[in-house]
Amino acid sequence: MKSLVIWGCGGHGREVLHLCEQIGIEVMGFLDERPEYKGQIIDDIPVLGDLPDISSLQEKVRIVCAGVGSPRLKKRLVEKTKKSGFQFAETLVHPSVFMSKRNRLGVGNVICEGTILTTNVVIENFVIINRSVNISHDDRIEDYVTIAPGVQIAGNVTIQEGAYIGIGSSIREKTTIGPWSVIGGGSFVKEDVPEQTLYAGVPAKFKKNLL
Ligand SMILES: CC(=O)SCCNC(=O)CCNC(=O)[C@H](O)C(C)(C)COP(=O)(O)OP(=O)(O)OC[C@H]1O[C@@H](n2cnc3c(N)ncnc32)[C@H](O)[C@@H]1OP(=O)(O)O
Repeated sequence: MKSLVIWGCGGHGREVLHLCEQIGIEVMGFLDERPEYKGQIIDDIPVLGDLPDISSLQEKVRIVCAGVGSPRLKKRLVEKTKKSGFQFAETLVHPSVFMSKRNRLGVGNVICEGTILTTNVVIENFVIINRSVNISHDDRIEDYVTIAPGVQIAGNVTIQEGAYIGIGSSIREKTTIGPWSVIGGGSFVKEDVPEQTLYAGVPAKFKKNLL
């Protein structure tokens, strides 16, 4: 596999670096749009700057866009990376992840330590599944979704594009979380969540529109 460059030198980007170290993939550096970070060494690797700063590396590296947790920022970075002609990294899976051969994974996902995906699960593209998440049979996780640590998802759940599932939440079977919605940490979702809304609490209730 080619060397990787990770978008974002914040906490999640550094956790993705740690994941790469554990699976033995070389990381050449971080990308970050904030100019004040360019040239810094963070967790032993350089912040290389923005995409134009690494144009000479286009044939040598692949880019990890799921180094930032925000689904909207992730989508913007994916579009920018695609436009620049760089190639995306394959999905990165920690060796401790338990997964059936009947699951389907797209490109550019990051799946962290201790996560379980049982059977007939579909993970589309540029999804982050953080540590110790349980994903059950027939779940579908669409593009750009971010799932925080410790989330429990029952069977036949669909999480639509760009949704963010907060830390330690649980999602009841046969429910759908609408596109670009947010579930507050520690919630129990027992009914469908419409698009671009914040639901939170036990049981999770409508809190506000995110339009
Ligand atoms: C390795 C890592 O660190 S990964 C990162 C893990 N972190 C997370 O998963 C973060 C989860 N974040 C949350 O739960 C946050 O509270 C958010 C994102 C939902 C807050 O979003 P905001 O837009 O700031 O919401 P805001 O604070 O305005 O709250 C709106 C309402 O929802 C309520 N609310 C917000 N979060 C929660 C929650 N988790 N549970 C219950 N109610 C909540 C607020 O009390 C408020 O209620 P009110 O209108 O009755 O007063």
